Amino acid sequence: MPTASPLIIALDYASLDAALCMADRLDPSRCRLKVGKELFTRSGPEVLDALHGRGFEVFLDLKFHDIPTTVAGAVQAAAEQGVWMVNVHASGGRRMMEAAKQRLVQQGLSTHLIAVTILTSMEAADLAEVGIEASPADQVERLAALARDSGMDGVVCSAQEASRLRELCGSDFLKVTPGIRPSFAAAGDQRRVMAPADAMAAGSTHLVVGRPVTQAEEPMAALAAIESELSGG
Ligand SMILES: O=C(O)c1cc(=O)[nH]c(=O)n1[C@@H]1O[C@H](COP(=O)(O)O)[C@@H](O)[C@H]1O
Repeated sequence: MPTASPLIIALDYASLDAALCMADRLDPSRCRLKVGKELFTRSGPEVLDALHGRGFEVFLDLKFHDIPTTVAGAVQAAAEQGVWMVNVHASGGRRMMEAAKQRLVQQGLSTHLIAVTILTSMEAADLAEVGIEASPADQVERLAALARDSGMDGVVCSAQEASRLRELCGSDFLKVTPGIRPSFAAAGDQRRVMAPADAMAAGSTHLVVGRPVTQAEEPMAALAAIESELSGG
């Protein structure tokens, strides 16, 4: 039975053992899990089987960004392994996103396909350095509209941009927001952050939370504290 929780816990670990150790302390009825570049590069698809076997739905966060055919193949490979969600970079452009979506449709695969807009670790000065003069908010809007028009099911964005994107793209368009910091956690390297309840009120559909849960002494207690913040407790 898939969870109704909006919480996606980021398993940012350097080994399969460490990741599974954390997964075994979490409950698949209360969160989904995200597997990112470091863990997947070390463990390969074995981690997906291990997490699926434990009853978790998995967001495979490899942020594909390449020529259209290559990305379409990578997205198909991810979806065939049964992941719940996979992502690409919206800055890869319309043809890349359309090719990825088309491949899933052709193959009858129902994995959610979303696009990263502007990373939550980036602010205006970082964009300027790579030649983008727009503000992060404007650039996120531009990329979200492009992602929607290219057939994406949603975007990864900061919760600070979620309400504007709800107006622009509607509430069914997924808004997966990292940079979530519950009242008990430090911002760390994140720049565009928001508290869980504020992020949901702003229009996030899913919240990606890493270190506030995975580095807590009691991860399930941290998750329960976030659930309580979400329910207004
Ligand atoms: O795609 C992502 O998940 C992502 C996009 C983004 O813009 N910012 C961002 O932090 N993330 C991921 O979200 C997670 C955030 O982890 P914490 O900062 O520890 O909560 C990490 O796994 C990041 O890779």
